[in-house]
Amino acid sequence: MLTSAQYDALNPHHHVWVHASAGTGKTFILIYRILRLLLEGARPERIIALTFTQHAGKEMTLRLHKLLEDIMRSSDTCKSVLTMCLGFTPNSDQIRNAQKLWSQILDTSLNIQTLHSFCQNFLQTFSLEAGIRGDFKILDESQCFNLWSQQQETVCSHTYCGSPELNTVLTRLATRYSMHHITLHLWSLWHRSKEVIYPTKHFKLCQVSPPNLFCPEIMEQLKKFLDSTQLKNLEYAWNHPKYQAFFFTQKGTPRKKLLPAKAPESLKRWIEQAQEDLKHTLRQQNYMDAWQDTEDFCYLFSEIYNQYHQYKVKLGFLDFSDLIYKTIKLLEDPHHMGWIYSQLDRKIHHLLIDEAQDTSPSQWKVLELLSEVWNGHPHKTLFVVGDPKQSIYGFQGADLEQFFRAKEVFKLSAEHHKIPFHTIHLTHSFRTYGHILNVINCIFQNDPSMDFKIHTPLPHQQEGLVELWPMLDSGLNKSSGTVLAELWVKRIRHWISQGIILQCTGRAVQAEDILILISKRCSLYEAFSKTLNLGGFFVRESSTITLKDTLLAQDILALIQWFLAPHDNWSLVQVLKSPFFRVNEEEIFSVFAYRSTALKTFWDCLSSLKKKPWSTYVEILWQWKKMFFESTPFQFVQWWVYTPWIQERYTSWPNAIQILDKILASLFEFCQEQGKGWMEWIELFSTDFFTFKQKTEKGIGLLTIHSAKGLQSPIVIIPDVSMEARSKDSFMYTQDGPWKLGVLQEDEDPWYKLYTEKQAQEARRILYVAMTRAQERLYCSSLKKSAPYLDIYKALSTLGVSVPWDLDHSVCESVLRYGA
Ligand SMILES: Nc1ncnc2c1ncn2[C@@H]1O[C@H](COP(=O)(O)OP(=O)(O)OP(=O)(O)O)[C@@H](O)[C@H]1O
Repeated sequence: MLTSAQYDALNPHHHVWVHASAGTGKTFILIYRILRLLLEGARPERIIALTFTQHAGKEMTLRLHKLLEDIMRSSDTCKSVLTMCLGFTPNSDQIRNAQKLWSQILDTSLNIQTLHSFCQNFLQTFSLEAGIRGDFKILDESQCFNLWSQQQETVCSHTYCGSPELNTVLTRLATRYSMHHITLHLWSLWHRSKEVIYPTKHFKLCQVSPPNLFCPEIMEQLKKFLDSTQLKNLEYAWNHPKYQAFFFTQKGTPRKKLLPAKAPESLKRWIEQAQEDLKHTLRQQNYMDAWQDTEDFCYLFSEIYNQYHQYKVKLGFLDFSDLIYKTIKLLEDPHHMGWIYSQLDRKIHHLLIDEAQDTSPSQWKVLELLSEVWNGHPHKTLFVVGDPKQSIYGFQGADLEQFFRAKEVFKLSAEHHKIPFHTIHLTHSFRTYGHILNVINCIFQNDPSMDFKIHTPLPHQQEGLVELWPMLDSGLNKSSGTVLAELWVKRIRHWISQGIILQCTGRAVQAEDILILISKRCSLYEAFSKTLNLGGFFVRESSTITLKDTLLAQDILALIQWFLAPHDNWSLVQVLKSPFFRVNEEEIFSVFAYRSTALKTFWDCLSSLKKKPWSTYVEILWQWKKMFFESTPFQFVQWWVYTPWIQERYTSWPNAIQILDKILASLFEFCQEQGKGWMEWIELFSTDFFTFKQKTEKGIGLLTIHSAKGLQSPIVIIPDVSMEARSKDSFMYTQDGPWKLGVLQEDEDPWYKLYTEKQAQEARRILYVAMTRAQERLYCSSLKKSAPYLDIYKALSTLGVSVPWDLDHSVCESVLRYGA
């Protein structure tokens, strides 16, 4: 059954903008909207659905295929699905037509994709108009980073012919930052290069007045007084760089009681005045530093960016932001607009946008330009679904203000063309049980930044449970993260051993029902990963692995290095010790024992052995070596992977299939390019260039909150509710351009205030996303008495009861529990 709001959202003749709270069926409704459009006669290839990630796109395609397949297979299912989304009982023709949809979408592919993939296809179609190579390749983020690092190294090297100003900038930055930090800050600018700053533009920040130096008379008085009182530990007071530490606390607040009570009143007043002056001076100084650092970073950034850009163009690469930026340029190009829009007009009839709250300003720009295709056309529709409360990708440029602004733009345009535009709020959660929703309502309903509507559970849904643990004793000698992880593992074991029944699944708790959510990869995350593993639990993690760090890849690299340099004894030893041959140290030494002056290398020694298994190993290695020199890199690895010797052995490696796939894919790409061989591949391979996502399906879920977006689980544990926004930014972005963070931290600065407020609001939304993943049971604890902890505490003190902590009798405090 659909709720009435869900039903309205399916109307295929209206533009619809859906604000959907978590678990209210965003994805569900998007799939049914596509079905409704297809039932209405829309051609599948003219429906474009844009998802936030490729994974979400694949998931949605699978779900839609499944729905259409179910409809095709059973007339009863078809009838009930159609009755639900049409709002009336379908006739036999309608049922027959609906059952044909399955074969129709098999013939013509559906366009469910990310905005980046859409732009990629668009630029490939109009490559001539865009002035780019039609066979351009895409650089993913890790590839961009590697390319960027190479160019940074070039620009910062002595041999680079830069301007004298570049040398001054580099010297200045090098005295203030380590190379590692310079890289991080430049990389942070790179992320925003197309959103906020345009690399060739050099920002001028407002001029600040030079700092007032500290009043010398006061220092003289102070020195005299300190001499007379012999307070030697305060001697550094007149040492200029220590002003700050002497007069201010680490947090920057003026220190109280700087002088003993017996100090003369006049000196006390001087001190107060000095603090006041110094505060002002430091503020000015901070502005100057921030200004200088920002200028320097922007200067260096543009220099590296130019190199990076030229390299990309030369090799025919585009990065993700190029896809967006070039699409905008082309859609705005007056020479080609007419032709391009006439083509798009035929191709796009219905546009659906998922997770719209995480769209960045430049992505909105693409969508707004595309919406020209609809203007004034009564049969074309726009469907946007998003939840402002779940906007947690600020670090990728997502901007919530743009979500509301874009809505107004689309609405005005629809009204102008007299096309109905409906805003729909979905608040009925199909996922989360009532008690959890009550706590969520309590915590967020009065937050003006949340655009919050009260969440309601399904009418006959169970109540569920929310539990908040007491704060841990801070005097523990183990790390508090480890202690917390051990307590949670104990608790999980208790649930599983007691066979606690879950209402939403109707069976006893299993490891797969549990999801542990941590705000970012930090020591707490590692503590949970380790403790769960030690406790014998499989852990479902989503982690990115760098290829060169895996043992299998290292062993393959050793093999290739030995082929290329047969005198390299150590590579051969590594190959023999690897799971390809499993030779142990003693056996290796026994081979070396055969060494004579005639046998120079380890390979010579090995080849001289006539006994098994050595003779077999030599034969195999000969065969591999022969093939290595007779084929291209890709052909060799493809052949080698399927040799029976390797097939029998590699399955025992963790992630073997993904690693070999990745190596093959990279070699395939490599072999496409003229003049590239093993040496170039090894060079690239030795960097962090190749990464892959580890996939595991069994066990307890341990995820960062960002990677759990869109997921749900019967039991959710949030071990540390004190959230932080996941900011990669080293700069805050103002109307005038970027400002270096870290130097400028004045609460009075309006931009800084705005920045910190935005960070705090995003942290609230991250908490919301985490809490709304739970279906039936939500468990929270915290490592510090943060504002979110107090919010949950307050909500549960009102709604729940305090019960003794049954887990560890050494802890006297009690647990707050709401629900049975
Ligand atoms: N009308 C409905 N009838 C039955 N089940 C529904 C209905 N609408 C949604 N659901 C179910 O509710 C659950 C949550 O739906 P969905 O994942 O689409 O929510 P969502 O709004 O996308 O969540 P999130 O905001 O967390 O991404 C799913 O199991 C979905 O199948």
